[in-house]
Amino acid sequence: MTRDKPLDIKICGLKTEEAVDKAVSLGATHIGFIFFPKSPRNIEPTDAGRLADRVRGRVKIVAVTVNADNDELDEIVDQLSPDILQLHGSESPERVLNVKAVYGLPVMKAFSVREADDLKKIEPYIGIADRFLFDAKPPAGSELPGGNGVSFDWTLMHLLDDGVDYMLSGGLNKDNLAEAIRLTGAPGIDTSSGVESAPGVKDLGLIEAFFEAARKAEHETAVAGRGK
Ligand SMILES: O=C(O)c1ccccc1N[C@@H]1O[C@H](COP(=O)(O)O)[C@@H](O)[C@H]1O
Repeated sequence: MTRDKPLDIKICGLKTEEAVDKAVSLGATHIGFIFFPKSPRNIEPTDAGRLADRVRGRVKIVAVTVNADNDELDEIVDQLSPDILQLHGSESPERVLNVKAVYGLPVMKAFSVREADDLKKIEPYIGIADRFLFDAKPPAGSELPGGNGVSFDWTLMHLLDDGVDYMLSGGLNKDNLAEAIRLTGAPGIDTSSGVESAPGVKDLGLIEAFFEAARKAEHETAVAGRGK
């Protein structure tokens, strides 16, 4: 498999200057802030805006929301000025269109995957969402639609049509990343709990190890592609 673009790497659920600086210095292409009160990664829009200002222009700033209404989005967009809105709830295609029209920002629409049919759910969003994000279904009893540290069967991604742009997420960490990239050839990867020492607590060493694993896997897929 060859890669025509460098791998996009998103580190999500950031709450501290140290973690933002570490992710960006290691070459994150995207950083994400979570606006979901039940999450241990939840952050106030003003705090996210202050953190984003440290690195604005060097990395894409992603606001992660879950079925947010326009009042919520107004505040997030005012305070954070994100580059991308990640809609991680059950937002309909009509709602995605409406959000894009109101805010004039690209939307990355998240889908949870367990089986092949889950991938078909993107069909009504094709040409509407700018990018997709595939995460695992939350475990029973979880209050979080994402950030659960759970993976899905990556071989399912072979069922996706070529040309669908997406980020792979769900339980990615330094130990499983190479296999995930090898099996999917994902154009982008996203992690949140996989670089934490406790829920909501980013670990700078784990962030570093995640990037090391990503660079190694990227190199290996490039070498494998050249051999074909
Ligand atoms: O991280 C959260 O707490 C969260 C809360 C609500 C919606 C999305 C959330 N995170 C997203 O979940 C995926 C996977 O996370 P993980 O690596 O399995 O912990 C990632 O896309 C985050 O953006």
